Amino acid sequence: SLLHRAKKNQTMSTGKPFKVIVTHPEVPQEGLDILKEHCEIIQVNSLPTNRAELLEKIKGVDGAFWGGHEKLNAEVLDAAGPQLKSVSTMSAGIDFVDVPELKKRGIPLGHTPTVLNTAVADLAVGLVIAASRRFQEARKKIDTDNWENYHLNWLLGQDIRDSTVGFYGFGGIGQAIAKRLLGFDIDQVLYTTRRRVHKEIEEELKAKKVDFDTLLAQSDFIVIASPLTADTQGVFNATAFNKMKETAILVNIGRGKIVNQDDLYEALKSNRIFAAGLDVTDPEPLAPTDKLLTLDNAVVLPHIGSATKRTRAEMATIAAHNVLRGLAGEPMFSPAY
Ligand SMILES: O=C(O)C(=O)CO
Repeated sequence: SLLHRAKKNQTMSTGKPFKVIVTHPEVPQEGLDILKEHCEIIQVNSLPTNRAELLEKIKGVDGAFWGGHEKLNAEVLDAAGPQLKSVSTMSAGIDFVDVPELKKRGIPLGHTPTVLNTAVADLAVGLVIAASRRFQEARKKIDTDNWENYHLNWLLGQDIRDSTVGFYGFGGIGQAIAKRLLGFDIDQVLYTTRRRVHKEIEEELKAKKVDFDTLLAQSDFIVIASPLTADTQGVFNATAFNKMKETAILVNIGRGKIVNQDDLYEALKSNRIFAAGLDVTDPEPLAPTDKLLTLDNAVVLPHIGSATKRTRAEMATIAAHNVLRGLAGEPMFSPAY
C-alpha cells in the first residue's frame, strides 16, 4: 500500500517518501494539500512556464502533476529520469502530451475528465445562445451608436426550439450539453463518434448516431465536443461547411485545430453558414488582429470552458489522486489510457 511504501522510502531530508513536481505556480490548494501528505513538492514558479526551470526541477522526481498545457514529451521525460512513475495532467484534453513516449517508458498517465463536464457544457449552451442570437454583432450596434430597433427585422436570429443539434464527439461533455439543450425544447440530437453510446443514454437524450455527412446536412446546430487527435484535426474544413445548412451554427468547445480556421472565416464571411461560437481557437492565444475577430457572426472566447472556481479545485483534487495512485502502483483514478 501507499502508506507501507511511504514508511519504507522515507527520505532523511523531509520525511516524505516521494518527490513530485507541480509544474504550475497556481495549482489550487486542494490539490497541493493531498500531495503534501505523502510527497515533497517541487513547484515550478515561472508563468508562462520557463522551460529551463521545468527541465531543471523535474530531475529525479517520482511523480509529476502537470498543471498547465505545457508540452509533455521525451525532452522532459529524459530530464526527469527513469525513476518517474506517475504523471497526471490537470485537464481533460491531453493533446499536449506525447502519449507514445509515456507508454514506451511504461509510465501511467492520468487526466481529469468528468469533473469539468458541467462547467464546459454550461459555457457551450452560452455559445449556442450567443451565436444564434447574434450577441457579438448586437453589442457592436451599441458601441457604434447604431441602435436601430425601429426595424422589425433588426438582429433576428435562429431559434433553438424544435432544432436538430448535432454533436461531433459525444462523450461526457457532449452528453451534458445535450441534456441542457433538451430543456430548450430541441427536436432531436444527432451524434458522430467512433463508438455508439449506451442505448439508455441514447433514449434519455433523444440521440441517434449518424455518419458525418448526415450530421452536417441535418443539423441546425453543430457542437464540436471531441478531443484533438490525428483523426479529428482539420475535419471541419470548406468541404464540411459546404455540406451544412446556410442557417447552421457551429459551436466549438473542444480544440481549435479540429476546425480549419481559414475555411471557417470564409464560410462565416460569405454567410455560407449563419454563425459560430468558439471557446477554442487556432492558435491560442489568438492575436487581437486575427481576422476572425472582425466578423459580426463569430462569438469568440479565450478558452474559459472549465474556468470556474469549483471546477478548477476539483480538477486539482482528481489530478493529485491520480499522481498518488500512480506512485502507489495502483490504477489511476481517471486513467488517460
Ligand atoms: O481540460 C481541458 O482539456 C481544457 O481544455 C480546459 O482546461
